[in-house]
Formats: sequence, structure tokens, C-alpha cells
Amino acid sequence: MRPLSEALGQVLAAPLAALTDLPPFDTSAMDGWALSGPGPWRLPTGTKGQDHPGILAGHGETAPLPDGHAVRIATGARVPPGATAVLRSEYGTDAGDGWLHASAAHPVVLGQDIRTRGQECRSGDQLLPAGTLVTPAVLGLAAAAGYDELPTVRRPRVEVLVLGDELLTEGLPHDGRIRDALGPMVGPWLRALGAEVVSTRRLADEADAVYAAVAESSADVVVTTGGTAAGPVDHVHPTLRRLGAELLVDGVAVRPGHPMLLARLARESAGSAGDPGSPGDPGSPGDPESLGNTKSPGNPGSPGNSEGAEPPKTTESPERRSRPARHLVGLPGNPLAAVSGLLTLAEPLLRTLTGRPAPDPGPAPLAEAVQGHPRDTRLVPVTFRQDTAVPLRFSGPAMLRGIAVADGLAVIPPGGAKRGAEVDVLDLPWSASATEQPSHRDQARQRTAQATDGEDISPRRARREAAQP
Ligand SMILES: Nc1nc2c(c(=O)[nH]1)N[C@H]1C(S)=C(S)[C@@H](COP(=O)(O)OP(=O)(O)OC[C@H]3O[C@@H](n4cnc5c(N)ncnc54)[C@H](O)[C@@H]3O)O[C@H]1N2
Ligand code: MOO
Repeated sequence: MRPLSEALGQVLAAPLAALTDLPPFDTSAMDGWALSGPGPWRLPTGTKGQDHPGILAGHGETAPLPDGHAVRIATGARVPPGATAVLRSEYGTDAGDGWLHASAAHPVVLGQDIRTRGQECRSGDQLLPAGTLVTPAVLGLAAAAGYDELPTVRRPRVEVLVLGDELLTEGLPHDGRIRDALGPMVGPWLRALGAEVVSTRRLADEADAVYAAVAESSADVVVTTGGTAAGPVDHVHPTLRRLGAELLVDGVAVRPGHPMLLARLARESAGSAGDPGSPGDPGSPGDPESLGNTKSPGNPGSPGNSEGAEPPKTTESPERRSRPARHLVGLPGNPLAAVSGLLTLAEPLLRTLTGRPAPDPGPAPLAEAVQGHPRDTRLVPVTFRQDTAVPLRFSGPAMLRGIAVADGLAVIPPGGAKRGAEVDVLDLPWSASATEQPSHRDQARQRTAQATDGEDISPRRARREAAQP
């Protein structure tokens, strides 16, 4: 459990059920008078004009209001028993003779401007499902519904290791060296995906340095960048072999990003002995082994070659076996290939570890034809214009110019897609639709269907229209 003040950005470990009716009592929605029955209404002596406040917010139950009577009331105050409506101050006249009259232009309707008890929810109603990200609005709702603290899943602790001798951390490229584009990008991206990033370290292309950094990391997830291919200084595979890690994904049929990998590290490596805690301590950690079964357009590729797929023999004690596994996500060094790995490997892993539901962004039609790879799925940066996904230029594996202005990555099947073809789009964590819960999306669809007399519209359009005031 976490106090509300510390729960922002966490994920709910259990559904949020209302601890009270909301509103908890019949409440005046306006400043004015509480009335009983048809008017004119008798005012209590001493409440004439503004000199007597009447019933104010924050007070206990008041005396019943007899038929034909009225009493001044403030917004948020408890409506007295027997009241049948509230008349706004601008719609009534207190002439000072002890009687209140409603203006002819505003005839009183039964129940008007009274928020009835339980209008928003009844005590025990489920307000939010487990797995919901705690946003500022969720904090407000939880407080209104009676919570002082929230059951949350601990965020997975992630360490980022940036590999590459050629990388500069400042200034302009020179002498064959280039700026590190992934160090500043990957940590914040993982944070947006729900991770607690404990550090981002830059490492030289040295086998022992890479081995030591991975072996000594106490993080739940190690994310490396670069060094995934088979070049002379690509140290990720050799390190994993040296550690006896199990390769769960070793390359995918996706461009860019095809050398990305996911490995399960031995539960206890040199530096992680006795590592306390786990992403799932208080909550319900998912099982990353079921990643392939999660319903997600984020897994467009199929694991390719299966080098090292033989699981290591386990001689662990039951106590050690009960500790959660640690994982390594190997992102390719080409920057857009690394983004591809963030969205298709890191995202489902972190989502599963925190028990969040799979996104269901829905397809979008392509504004233009997109050339495909002959055998592999392509991921292409797109932006949304009206209802369509517009492919962006600068989508090469080494380029970030397209993704920097994109709303998502379109999933282009092998062989390509024609103009108008409906393709899945992987949302970026900060794109509006990525932050919606499926239940909200369904409600948005329903609301929009109501607003459009059931016209069949695309889910993306439904979401956009539902977001309009
Ligand atoms: N013979 C083959 N060579 C390569 C293949 C292949 O199939 N056969 N695949 C290519 C593809 S596709 C990719 S993607 C890369 C993956 O390489 P690595 O993960 O080993 O990454 P590096 O070799 O370290 O770097 C690749 C490229 O990216 C630049 N880079 C690396 N880190 C950063 C960074 N932090 N910021 C900016 N740029 C970075 C690096 O300078 C290289 O240009 O392998 C291909 N090769
Ligand atoms: O697949 Mo590489 O990953 O084209 O950039």
C-alpha cells in the first residue's frame, strides 16, 4: 500500500472499489434555495437576502423542510430531507416579505440542481480495474471515493547500459565519433512505460566491462543498447553465454530492429545476491514467459533463430527458485531499431511485470501505400491526419527524424500495404490513445455511437470524437 501522495505513476495492484456512495448524500449543485413542493415558498424568518447564509457545505443533517417552504443553500451543502428541488439564486426573488418566487422564465422542475446520493457510484462499485496507471485524475477519484492509500505494484527497477566506443556525450560529431542518441532517450522512454530507471551507464566496447556490468546489476531488467549483432565488438551475446542466460527471443522478423533480444538472467548473479524485493512484492506480477500469448500488436515479429535456446540445468533451492527472474532486453544500436525494441519487447515485458492490460489501439487506414520488406514485418513511423495514418519520411533504421514527429509505428506486413489498407499502429507512450484503459475506450465508443446515432466509425475516430468537449 502507498499513501496517495506517493502513488502517482504507480500501477493499481487491485481493482479500485468505491468505499462510499458518491455523492455521499443528496447535495445542492448550485447556490440558491432548497424548496419543497410548488411555489411560492415560505422563507424562514431571519434568512432574508444575503444576510443569513442558510445551509452551508460541510454540515451535518438539517431539519426536514416542510411542503411549501424554502431555505437558502450553498453549492455542496446537504439538501434537507423533504426538499424536492434547488432554485438557483439568479432564478428566484426574495422580495423581503417572507416569500420566495421563481422567475417565470425558469419554472421549477422536480429534482433540479440536486445531485442525488450515489449518482456517480454506489459504495462497492468498481471504479477502476487492476493494472490502471495512477494518474493525477486517479488520485483525485481515489481520494473522493474514500482512499488514504492505494494498493500498487512496485515498478520494475531497470538499468540502462549504453554500449559503443564511438559515442560522444556532448558537442558535435568528430573524427568518426557520433553523439549518443540512445542514452538521453531510452531511460525516459522506459519511465514512460512504467519502469523505475535506476541508472543509465555508458560502457566501452570491452567484453569484460559489459560482462561485469550485467553480472553486477541488481536491477529487475537490464536494457542494453548496441552490440546485439555479430560484429567484432558486439559483446551482448557472448556476455549472455558467459552468464548462462536463457535466450527467450533472439532476433525477430521485424525491420528495423531485427537483432533485438530478450534473455532471462540467472536469478542470482554476482552482484544481485539477496536482492530484496521484486516488481511483484505487493501486487500480482505477470509471467513474462507468457509474453508470446499476450494480445498485443506489440509482438509483430516471431522469434527468429534459436541460438542458445537450450534452457540451463537448474540446481537451485526452492527458496531461490521462488525469486522472480531478472531479464535483459538487448536493443539494437541503430536508433530507430532501438525504438522498435522498446515498443515490441520492453513494453510487453514491463507491462507483464506490472500486470497492466494489453493495449488495443485498433487499426487505422494508411494514407499512402507503404513498401514492405520481402519476408519481414516493417515498422514505419506514422502521424494521424483525420482518420488516416500518414507514413513519415526518414524511417531508416539509423534515423530519428520521423519518429520524433510521429504518433506511432505502423505495422506493415511482409510485401507491403496498399493505400487505404487497415494496419495496426503501435502507439507511443505519450500519444493520447496509449494512455486509455480498454474499459474507457469501450465507453468512449458507446458514447460516440450514441452521439452519432450508431453510425459505424473507426475506433480511432471514436476516441478522438469522445475526447471533444
Ligand atoms: N553483417 C551484419 N551486420 C549487421 C546486421 C546483419 O544482419 N548482418 N544487422 C544490422 C542491423 S539491422 C542492425 S540494427 C545493427 C545492430 O547492431 P548492434 O546492435 O550490434 O549495434 P552497433 O553495431 O553497436 O551499432 C549499430 C549502429 O548504431 C549506432 N549506434 C549504436 N549505439 C548508438 C547510440 N547510443 N546512439 C547513436 N547511434 C548509436 C552505431 O554507431 C552503428 O552505426 O547491425 C547491423 N549490422
Ligand atoms: O533491423 Mo536493423 O535493426 O534494420 O536496424
